Amino acid sequence: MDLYLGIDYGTSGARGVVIDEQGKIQTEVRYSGQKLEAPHWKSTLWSLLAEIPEPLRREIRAIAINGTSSTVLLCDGAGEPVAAPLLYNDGRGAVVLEQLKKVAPPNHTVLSATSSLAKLLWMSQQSFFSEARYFLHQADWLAFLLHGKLGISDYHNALKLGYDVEALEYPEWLEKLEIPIQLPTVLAPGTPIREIRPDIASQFGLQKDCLVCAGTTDSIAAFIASGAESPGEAVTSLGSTLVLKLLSHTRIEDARYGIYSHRFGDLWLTGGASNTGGAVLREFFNNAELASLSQEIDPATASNLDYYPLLKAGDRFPINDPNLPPRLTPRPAAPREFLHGLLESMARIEARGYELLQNLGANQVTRVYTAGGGATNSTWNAIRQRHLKVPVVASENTEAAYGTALLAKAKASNHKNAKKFT
Ligand SMILES: Nc1ncnc2c1ncn2[C@@H]1O[C@H](COP(=O)(O)OP(=O)(O)O)[C@@H](O)[C@H]1O
Ligand SMILES: O=C(CO)[C@H](O)[C@H](O)COP(=O)(O)O
Repeated sequence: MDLYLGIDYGTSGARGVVIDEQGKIQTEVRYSGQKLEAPHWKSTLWSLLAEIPEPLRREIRAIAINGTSSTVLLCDGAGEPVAAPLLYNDGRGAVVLEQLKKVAPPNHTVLSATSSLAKLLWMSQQSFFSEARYFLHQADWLAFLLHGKLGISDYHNALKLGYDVEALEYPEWLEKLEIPIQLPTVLAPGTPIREIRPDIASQFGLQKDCLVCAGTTDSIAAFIASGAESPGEAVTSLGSTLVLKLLSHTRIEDARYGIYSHRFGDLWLTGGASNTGGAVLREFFNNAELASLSQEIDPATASNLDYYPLLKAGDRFPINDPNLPPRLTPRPAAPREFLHGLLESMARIEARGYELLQNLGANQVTRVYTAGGGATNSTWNAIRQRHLKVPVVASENTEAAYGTALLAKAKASNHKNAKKFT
């Protein structure tokens, strides 16, 4: 039996899903630590592999990994990080935005404090930069641990670095920054890179010719897992953050709102990612409270509380402002009312996001699939449907790791009906 492993590094955890040729899940494994901090990325990868039952491990034909988009790091010639990675929502790049504006085209995706290029430029001005040889995304580095070749990425992860996903090359304007670093060679997501390192294969009982494939981002993996496939279909990821993806014939880029488009087959995955979302809910409620209090809320009645729920100042989409202050007052005494206000406000932000995408020329939204930890919340889904005015449905599979396993299968399998996602 040929099996395919997808690994998802999200904001708060990591999961692995093994599927067969028919896309049927054979096993799921997860890292259930408190928080997935960078020093634990490597050990988490080994734990996930070790947790897959041995007989299944022997049948894995290809592996792909997705990471949080725009989580980046510098490493030396041996692949050792030279400094702590900068996470997707790290806004330190704000100080180099003026410099970037002088070289990047107006309204380009990189013109955001959290873009990968803003982070690279900021890093290039730090003392540790002299030790660095490669710039990689989280997913690139994790895949490197498996295949051993440095300097490889995919065009989903590389979008926010400024890679031209239409021409499939780095644009000339990027060279004007003169950053002395090896930028990754960019492949189509899912492309087999190399066979797994022999020592890793023997340590985990994997096949010697198990392929490690180019990865993708966590939200695109969630889109692939959802079952959405027609223009007008969208996927909202209700994870730690709130991420919108709308499949469209038209490409849309507008850094004013943090809107950008990923290449997706012959179509475009338009969208944006907000810092609001489950991480803010987690700040006030645990999962059990979220589930029980939500049941007490009447989703047909709108809450008048108008929040902009953020953990700290700064959002990326639909308002791209690194200084945007959180708005979490007035706070009612009843936790149920407070939660209602949070869910209602996030639904308003989501609806505003889709409205902007459509106003800027994306296909009209016909249906919204939902992925991520918040997808199980039927109250929230009903509130969202009231705002979105289109059917809000559960994704076929809500695990990003499942989408990444499909990606590995699509390119590595000889299966005649293998889908091409990218
Ligand atoms: N019943 C619920 N209602 C709303 N949100 C929930 C519920 N249960 C969990 N969550 C949220 O889901 C988030 C985790 O989702 P997950 O997809 O695992 O996130 P990540 O983006 O970190 O991978 C948490 O931040 C939590 O607030
Ligand atoms: O907020 C995030 C972290 O979980 C998302 O990964 C992200 O920013 C979405 O980016 P992309 O559209 O490139 O997948």
